[in-house]
Amino acid sequence: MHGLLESRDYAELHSILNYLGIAAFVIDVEGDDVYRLAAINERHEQLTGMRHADCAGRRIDEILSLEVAEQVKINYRRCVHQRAPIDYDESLELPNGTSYWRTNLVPYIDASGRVFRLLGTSFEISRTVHLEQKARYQSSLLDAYLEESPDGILVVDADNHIKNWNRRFLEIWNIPADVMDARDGARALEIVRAQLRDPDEFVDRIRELYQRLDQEEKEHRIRMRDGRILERYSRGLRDREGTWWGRIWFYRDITEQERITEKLVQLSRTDMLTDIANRRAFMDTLAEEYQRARRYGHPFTVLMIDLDHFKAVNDRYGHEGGDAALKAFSQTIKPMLRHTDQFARMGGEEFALLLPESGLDEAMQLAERIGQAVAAIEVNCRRGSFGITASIGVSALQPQDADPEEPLGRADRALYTAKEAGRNRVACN
Ligand SMILES: Nc1nc2c(ncn2[C@@H]2O[C@H](COP(=O)(O)OP(=O)(O)OP(=O)(O)O)[C@@H](O)[C@H]2O)c(=O)[nH]1
Repeated sequence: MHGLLESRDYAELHSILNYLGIAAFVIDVEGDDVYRLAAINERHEQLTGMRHADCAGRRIDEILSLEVAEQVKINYRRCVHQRAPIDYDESLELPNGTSYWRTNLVPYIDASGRVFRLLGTSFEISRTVHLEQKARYQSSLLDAYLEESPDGILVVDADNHIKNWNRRFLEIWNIPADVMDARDGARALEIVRAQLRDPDEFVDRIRELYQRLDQEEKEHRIRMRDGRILERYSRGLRDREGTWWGRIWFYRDITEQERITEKLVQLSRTDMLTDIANRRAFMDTLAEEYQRARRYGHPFTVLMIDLDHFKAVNDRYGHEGGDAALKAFSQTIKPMLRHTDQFARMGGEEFALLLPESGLDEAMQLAERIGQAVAAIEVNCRRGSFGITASIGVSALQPQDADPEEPLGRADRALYTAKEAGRNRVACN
């Protein structure tokens, strides 16, 4: 059998090439611009859809589109001029998408030194190219996410070395960019520690998470010395094959959100007119105090206070006069109380007072003083000035009480008794 170099028989070349496991083709060089396809093997036929029988002996320009022919001829010419093997990547538009190839061209040189033939072998690199494209896409996605994220983001590798971070991370933690550029984790942690209310807790927690990449963290609160509150989310980075690559940390400044939430909670528990607690806040505190009193065997008392003849006040001085009376009443009582007492407007002209750690005697004394203080109030409004009085019912927690409603109910009944007895007085039950 002739060697590949010598054979001029396209059929023979075809059968020799078929022994090769990869796509192969032979080009006869007839001039700087004239390249004739001598043979392609079966693998090449399968991959390109071209057929040796149709193409063998024909010029490249006749087989390929003008554009593709010019493209391949650039590489052929390069190989001929260099008189040495060359590699190049090319893409092919096939019915099921673009495929990518790495081709190796080997020149065959005759005795006079002229390149008369090229042997090309190609293997597909579509998978590699697609992976590269995917990696580029994912990296651009990550860059965009890092840059635009409202969260401060830090990524560390499995050895806890700094890998990525974003601008927001530097802003939140006041870390100079050069510290991160130098990947100086120790210095960065020092800067972070100095800003924390509880640096030891912070460091213990991140050490624990560094050791346990499988642990996730959600909504972990971090309090800063300057009053800011951060929320941290963190999780290990694991690929689909199960390899752990490190950990990603998200830091979110929730100071403003917390402030608004706190304000809303406070509003939902405050009576707008008198600016004292409302029924909901009172009932919550009463339930808490009931549990505490039960656990530690401590006493508490409840007072129900109702302004007398309030309908008459409204009728005579209008709603504005009534409101002024409610405000004056609240303002008068508030300074008479301890910090731990809960004073609330239960609705209308009805108020409640919870006195933790107080027995009945103490509560009765306070109730009497409240009654006197109310009777001394002079309410001023546009329609004139007037005085008010209040009736008060008092009750202490009893050992047999099964829930916090019981002393409250008794205080309410005592209030009814005080009203029945002529108002402007205190009764207990
Ligand atoms: N101005 C004003 N009046 C209110 C408010 N809430 C309830 N009231 C009025 O308070 C009055 C309560 O009247 P009643 O429950 O009949 O009791 P009272 O007139 O105080 O009589 P006694 O409690 O029996 O002494 C009603 O006229 C209500 O309209 C409020 O927020 N502002």
